[in-house]
Amino acid sequence: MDDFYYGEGGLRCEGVALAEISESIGSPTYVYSFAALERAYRELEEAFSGLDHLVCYAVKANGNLSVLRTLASLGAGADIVSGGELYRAMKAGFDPKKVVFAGVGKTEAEIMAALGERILLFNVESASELERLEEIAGRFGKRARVSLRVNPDVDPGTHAHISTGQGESKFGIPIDEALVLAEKIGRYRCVDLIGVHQHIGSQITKIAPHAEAIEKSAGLVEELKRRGFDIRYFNIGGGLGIRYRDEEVPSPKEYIDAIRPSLEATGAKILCEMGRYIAGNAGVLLTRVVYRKKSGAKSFLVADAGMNDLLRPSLYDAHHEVRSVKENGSSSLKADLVGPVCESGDYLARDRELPDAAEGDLLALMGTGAYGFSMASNYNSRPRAAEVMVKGDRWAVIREREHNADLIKGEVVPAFL
Ligand SMILES: Cc1ncc(COP(=O)(O)O)c(C=O)c1O
Ligand SMILES: N[C@@H](CCCC[NH3+])C(=O)O
Repeated sequence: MDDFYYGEGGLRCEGVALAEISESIGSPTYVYSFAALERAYRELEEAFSGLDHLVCYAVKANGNLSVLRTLASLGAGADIVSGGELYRAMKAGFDPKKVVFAGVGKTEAEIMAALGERILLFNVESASELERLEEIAGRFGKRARVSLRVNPDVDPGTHAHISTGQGESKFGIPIDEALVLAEKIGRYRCVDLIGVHQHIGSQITKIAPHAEAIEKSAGLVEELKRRGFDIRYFNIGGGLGIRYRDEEVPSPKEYIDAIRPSLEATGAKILCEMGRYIAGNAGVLLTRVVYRKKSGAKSFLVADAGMNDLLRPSLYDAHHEVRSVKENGSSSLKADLVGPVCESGDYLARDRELPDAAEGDLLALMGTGAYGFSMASNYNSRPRAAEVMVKGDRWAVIREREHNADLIKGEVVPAFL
């Protein structure tokens, strides 16, 4: 995380001391680095050089409008999974011709909105969805461009909750069934089959599962072409892992070089939809220690951020490095960093050597730019954190901290109560 480093005033993001941000707007606060977003995107772009390609950004990783605007301005496409993400992507200025829409449960309203924007591709996940698409497109006099999302049945070697390409997964269509479905599409009037899509999971730290899946799916592209389908796009999904702790992760170049022959053999334009790789190490969560607590032999640092702000540790037992904002290499304390939420699973770091922070000290949870704020909730009626973007020595609030009034927005107490 080159854009977060110790210098004047403690831990900094680019040209700004994180303490300055927190002193001004409080905590918990997510802080994102423009330079880190740009660097990760450009690394992906360069890895694909020589191939006809489009790097799409998976909006689900971090959908803040300013993050999206940054990527849209760099030329990225967008991978969306809901009408809400389509709305965000359009507001942020993505070119609809660079938008791909995945997800097993697209509703009629979502399909209509995406057809209305003339997005590039629907990544279709079932025979029923295809039928629905044909019917809706027909009703509104539109044509739908379609990729079949296949399930290559490969173990990605990642956490079970974020594996999507194995035999029993709800995602995608088995490759043999995709061939049968393709023949059926040939008879549809409003649907054009022009792509194959796959995505086998997230935080994948080895090349081998990607390579195995891509070889299988590329085989389908070639078979469909042999059968006369005009397959112009091969979407290899996202999933490239990042270093949270000490994982050895392939660089985008190593990854693409390893699969380049399979990609080239398809003759198709290559799409990818990376979320974590682009946003993960571009963000930190600032949180203040509210209390120190000892319970028997165990020590706790109680923070003002909890599982509602950052769910990954509770949900996946995910590891995020905890740094003192004040100083590098301060003395350490074996403790749990926990939040104020009334759940015993509410922790940000468990049984770890943590900075020996005093009450009032600021900590940074590293690598929280992806699936951090985007998975936050109001559980325990906790207003969601503020978000900040840093660019050079400038910074701005890109999402205001929620207030108590936001918690009850839209709630109505009917007259009969
Ligand atoms: C269909 C699809 N595409 C892209 C992504 C982005 O994945 P990642 O953030 O691991 O790159 C996901 C999430 O796993 C996904 O479900
Ligand atoms: N939310 C997950 C990633 C899921 C990706 C969505 N398909 C995480 O935080 O790691």
